[in-house]
Amino acid sequence: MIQMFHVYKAYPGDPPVLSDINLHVQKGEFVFLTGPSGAGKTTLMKLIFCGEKATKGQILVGGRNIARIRESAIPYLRRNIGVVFQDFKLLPHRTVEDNVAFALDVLGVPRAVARERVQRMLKLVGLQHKASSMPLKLSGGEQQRVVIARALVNDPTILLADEPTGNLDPALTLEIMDLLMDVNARGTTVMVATHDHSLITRYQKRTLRLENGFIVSDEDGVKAARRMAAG
Ligand SMILES: Nc1ncnc2c1ncn2[C@@H]1O[C@H](COP(=O)(O)OP(=O)(O)OP(=O)(O)O)[C@@H](O)[C@H]1O
Repeated sequence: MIQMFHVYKAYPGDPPVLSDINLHVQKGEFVFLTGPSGAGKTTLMKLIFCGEKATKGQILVGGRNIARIRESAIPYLRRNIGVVFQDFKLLPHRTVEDNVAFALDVLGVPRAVARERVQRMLKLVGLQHKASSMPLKLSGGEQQRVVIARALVNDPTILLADEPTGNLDPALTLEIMDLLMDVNARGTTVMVATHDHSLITRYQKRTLRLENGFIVSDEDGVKAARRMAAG
């Protein structure tokens, strides 16, 4: 589903923030991406949805080589990728329903079809009763569930989530993580960047660790959880 071959990324004028990244994520996998602040986690995920362009190397997403993708083809790639990033905030003056429907409006999906899909997504995240609410009237966990519903409304094959539980208390963190596990169980490939070692210990999923732009370990869930538990 996602393959990287000898990928490098340098922002203009700086040394590489990602170096010789080789990675293969299978369809339907759940992968944690961890590592210290500044290690390159966000950058790696941005490469997957063409939010940034690799400086060198090949990236295949769903079999398609995105290193050479035309600018005009990027929106088509993004239809298959749901994104939960801090940069993509909810629109504060639109209802929950409108926020989730926004991506479908942009694609010109007929209103009745869009309405049905939005309802299905809000039900999936347990917020159908909040459809008419304004985002700022919701709790942090509810807002994050709206963001996830919005990311999933196109039925993407891949979901990328950058610190999706970053600002949440422990109970809401588990609520959001359980939701992401559900999404993965329904067949979506999920990648989650996190600093939170307790999540890796608890959920026991494949874990990639980045340090200074290099993948320094790639472990299955059991091994990764043992390493984290050992500190
Ligand atoms: N748009 C940009 N222009 C220049 N440098 C950038 C840009 N975005 C990120 N960087 C730099 O790239 C490095 C990796 O950043 P990135 O955000 O990918 O790391 P991260 O592992 O996600 O960090 P955090 O856990 O703090 O979010 C950092 O040194 C950062 O300053």
